Amino acid sequence: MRPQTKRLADVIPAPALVVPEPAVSFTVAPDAVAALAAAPRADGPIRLALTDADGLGPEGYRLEITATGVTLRAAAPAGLFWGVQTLRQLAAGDGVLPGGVIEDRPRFAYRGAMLDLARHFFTAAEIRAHIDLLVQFKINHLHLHLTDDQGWRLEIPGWPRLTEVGGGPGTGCDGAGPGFLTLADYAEVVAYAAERFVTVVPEIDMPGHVNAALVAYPELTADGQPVAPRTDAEVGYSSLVAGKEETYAFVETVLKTVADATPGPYLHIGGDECLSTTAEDYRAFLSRVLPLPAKYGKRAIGWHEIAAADLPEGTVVQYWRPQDEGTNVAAAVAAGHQVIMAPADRTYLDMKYDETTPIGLDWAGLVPVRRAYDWDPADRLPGVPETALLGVAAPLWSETLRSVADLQYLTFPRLPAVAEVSWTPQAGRDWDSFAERLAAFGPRWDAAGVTWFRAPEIDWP
Ligand SMILES: CC1=[NH+][C@H]2[C@@H](O1)O[C@H](CO)[C@@H](O)[C@@H]2O
Repeated sequence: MRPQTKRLADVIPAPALVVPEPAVSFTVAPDAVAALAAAPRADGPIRLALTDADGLGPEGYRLEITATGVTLRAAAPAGLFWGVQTLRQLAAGDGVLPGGVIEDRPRFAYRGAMLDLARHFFTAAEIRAHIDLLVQFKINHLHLHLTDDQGWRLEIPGWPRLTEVGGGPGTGCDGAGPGFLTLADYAEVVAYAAERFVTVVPEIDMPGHVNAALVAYPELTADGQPVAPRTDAEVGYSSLVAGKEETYAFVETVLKTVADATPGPYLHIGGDECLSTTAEDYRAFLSRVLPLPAKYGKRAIGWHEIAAADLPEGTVVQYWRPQDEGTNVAAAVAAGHQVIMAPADRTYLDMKYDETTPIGLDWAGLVPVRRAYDWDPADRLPGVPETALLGVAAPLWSETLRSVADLQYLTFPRLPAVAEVSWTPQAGRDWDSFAERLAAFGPRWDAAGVTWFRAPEIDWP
């Protein structure tokens, strides 16, 4: 049964503390809240103010709505921005803001969405539009999977043939444009994200998932012979050569280029599914490469297989594969490393919703909205408690995507579920409440022209 009147608690992700005022509300002009994002004000009916942190932390905020106006306070601009996202949701439709106080702050610092640009390329404009949708749910990291077997999607000066690979009828890019991000495009995306308090996390996947680089530069292969381009969805057949010095000259140039173009603190070096790399070569490669992000001022992130190697201080391990109980991950935690939780059977947005989903994969099982919601990241892996978690991420791999509509269809309404897992304290989470609040977003996505899946477990208007 959907609520008949708008409630202060009708927000996703659910705020940490909500104190409603009975029968008090304040109505704003339809565009008043959206205008705030462009021009925060310290006066007028909706007042934004930076104040000394009173326990809200770097992203928290205090929102007070009375019959005469709105006051939004935060210790930092990011908190004001997240508070404005809450206001936007509360004002949706009729502009009526239910009276009361919200005090809110995130459970985890890293609330991520990943977009695979390698299997299907999305342009800078399409990425920017996606960021606009992600921030409404307080997602603050966008992980861009820039390279893989099928294509290399970021310009690297001095290595021009990298971005000539990919495309074709399979899982390559089939859109207009060059099919990769120039460094100018990348800078534009990074700047747009930063203005919205989103940190871009670039990934150069190595030593596996590198067929596109080997096609472009045969000198990187073991025998120096060319390899054939691949646009199928197989994994695990390619590898950089740990014993060749050309490998490390290439890798360092790439990582320096990406680090210099990235204001955020992270550089993701992949490390997943290196089925064609011996365990010895894998560790030897990582021992040379994992220190490079720090050399260029960044923290390394890698998929959780990297925990088999010696990890430099500050390296973050991203857990993804449900079949691995993550033994090495617990050891990495014991050695002081942090973890990003992205278990495919909960957070992979490329998993089908159900048997009828026309796109997506199902190797980690079907992931309906409730399965993306009903889990606790701190209770997923033995030896990986809350204190070890940097946060949560929702990867979207694009083997089966052909358009922005496909991207949005798999993202909404599951991303809001992962966003609430990332933001809201476990004690404040409840499926029935989430399902009821989520229903209000169907008409909003329709009005915004967003393609979304009408998940049957939600009582949509
Ligand atoms: C970290 C990781 N590596 C694999 C795995 O996730 O599954 C994805 C599809 O779900 C696939 O695209 C990716 O290459």
